Amino acid sequence: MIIVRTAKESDLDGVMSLAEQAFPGMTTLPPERAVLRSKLVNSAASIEKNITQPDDETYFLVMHDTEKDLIVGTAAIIACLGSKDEFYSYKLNKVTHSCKELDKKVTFEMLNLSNHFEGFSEVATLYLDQGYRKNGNGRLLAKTRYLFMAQFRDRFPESVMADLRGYFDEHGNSPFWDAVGSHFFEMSFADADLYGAVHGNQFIADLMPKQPIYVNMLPRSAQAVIGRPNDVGKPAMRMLEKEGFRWNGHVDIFDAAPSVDTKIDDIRSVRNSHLAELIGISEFDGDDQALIASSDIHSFKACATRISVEKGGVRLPRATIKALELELGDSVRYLLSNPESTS
Ligand SMILES: CC(C)(COP(=O)(O)OP(=O)(O)OC[C@H]1O[C@@H](n2cnc3c(N)ncnc32)[C@H](O)[C@@H]1OP(=O)(O)O)[C@@H](O)C(=O)NCCC(=O)NCCSC(=O)CCC(=O)O
Repeated sequence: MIIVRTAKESDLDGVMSLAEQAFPGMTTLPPERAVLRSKLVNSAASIEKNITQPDDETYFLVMHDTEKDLIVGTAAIIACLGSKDEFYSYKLNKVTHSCKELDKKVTFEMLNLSNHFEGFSEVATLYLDQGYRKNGNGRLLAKTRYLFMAQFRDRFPESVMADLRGYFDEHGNSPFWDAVGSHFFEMSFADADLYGAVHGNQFIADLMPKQPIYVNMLPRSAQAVIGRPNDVGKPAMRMLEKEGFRWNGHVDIFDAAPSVDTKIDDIRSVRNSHLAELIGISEFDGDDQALIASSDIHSFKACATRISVEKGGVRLPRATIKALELELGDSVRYLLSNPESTS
């Protein structure tokens, strides 16, 4: 069975081999054991924390093939950006200059360094083993985070963002990095990305130019990738858009990838998910399809399942109940694959 659950420190080997497969370009999943271990430890500690207001918590989820006992995917939620260190983006703005004497008006674009996303949650680290990119696993992995946010709503602020992977060419070069960041950091794109993932982002604050950048002064190859996701990031972008995330002109300062955002309560899977009591076992094949998650943060697990939604609660197949370690009377959060089918 394929389940998604909160990660444990003992998942480190599995997460490390996924990070090695994903490198480069997944900033929040660097192939560095110490960094990954601290992510897993922080996640477990975040779950134990009594939260009055979202702070520097992170929640790290893994996809587990329970039959093969393999970790095959990762996904994370950072509760509140900027609570530990600064979070930088560029905001693409339009500026108009006009000259009466020449009767000329020019409109051009500028990139302004911004801390706009501080105080937002971030969904990140979405990575699925190549061999498991099928059967809706990617959807389960991504959406489990929204079920988690809906279930533990007080742990998150009003808004959420996501950074896509930016464009780089077949040699791993980012035209935006080459035109902008490389002049200030004297590192390759991959090295700077890894350095940030390991040491945090203070070096960006220290070294990045503080003045706005005129887009039309950049080489055309760099202009062309502002707000352009990498081809391998298109499925992730598509899933975010379907949830209601939109691009509002913010881009990643390294590779100019689009940063998209929305309000947590407006996320489609948050809005359409329901809490219900598990009232019994369902034996029928004609039920609806759904994603289902347990409601206790200490044993949080989710999977795809058949479900029978009734007035007093829901019925689930035995295998689902076993996989999520549920008992009759437990609360579960479900998201129907076709919400129109709810009565
Ligand atoms: C992102 C995932 C996990 C998605 O898994 P799958 O590839 O199996 O997903 P999928 O079901 O095949 O596709 C998801 C949706 O994208 C559509 N889709 C697929 N390929 C597409 C393409 N080339 N262009 C446009 N849309 C495309 C599918 O039709 C489907 O939409 P329909 O449902 O409409 O049919 C995987 O691709 C992956 O691990 N990619 C490499 C790592 C990566 O780029 N991760 C994102 C980093 S950015 C990040 O982590 C922040 C974002 C985030 O956390 O959410």
